[in-house]
Amino acid sequence: MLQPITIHDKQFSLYIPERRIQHSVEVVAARISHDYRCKQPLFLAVLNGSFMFASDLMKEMSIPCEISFIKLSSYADMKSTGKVKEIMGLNQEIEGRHVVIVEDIVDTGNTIAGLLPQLREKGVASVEVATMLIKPECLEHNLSIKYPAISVPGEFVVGYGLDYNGLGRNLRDIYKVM
Ligand SMILES: O=P(O)(O)OC[C@H]1O[C@H](OP(=O)(O)OP(=O)(O)O)[C@H](O)[C@@H]1O
Ligand SMILES: Nc1nc2[nH]cnc2c(=O)[nH]1
Repeated sequence: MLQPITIHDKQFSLYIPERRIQHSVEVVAARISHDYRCKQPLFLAVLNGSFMFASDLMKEMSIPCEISFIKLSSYADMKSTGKVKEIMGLNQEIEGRHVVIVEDIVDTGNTIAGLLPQLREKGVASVEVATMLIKPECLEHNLSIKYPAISVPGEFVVGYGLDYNGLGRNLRDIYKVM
């Protein structure tokens, strides 16, 4: 077995290797490229965690598309505070646009459940969600996540943009807590 890695006070084992991540990104990008072929989608990537997925997803898109980055934060340490935050940094006109929210992970769904009504209020033509990871057993909202790349169980994960108290975002693979 591969050696675990240590981040702060916790050990993590390899969970999803880079090549599986890249393959899943290609599959999601192909689906979105097909579904939005006449729509010039606007990706709204939720910082910080989505930066790596957003970058790889954009590189695999085969149709004209735009991207903008927004900031929200609801997590401290390893537990959800459950609070919904307002959108910061949205300097793009989104009325009438076909928006695809880009996330690194949908866990409880609090972030997406808080974001969707705010975007609809701004008059988007449509809004869907693309996420690298989804934890179906942790979802606390009735959400339809159209473009999930990989489903994972409830354990805490790091890597590929996801952090544990600031560290681990640079890892090319995804690791789970031991
Ligand atoms: O479905 P939920 O339970 O709402 O969890 C998902 C959210 O948690 C993480 O963000 P976080 O607030 O940790 O900020 P970060 O992206 O800057 O790490 C992740 O990037 C999602 O936005
Ligand atoms: N790093 C990290 N952030 C999260 N945000 C919501 N769930 C998770 C998780 O499993 N890992």
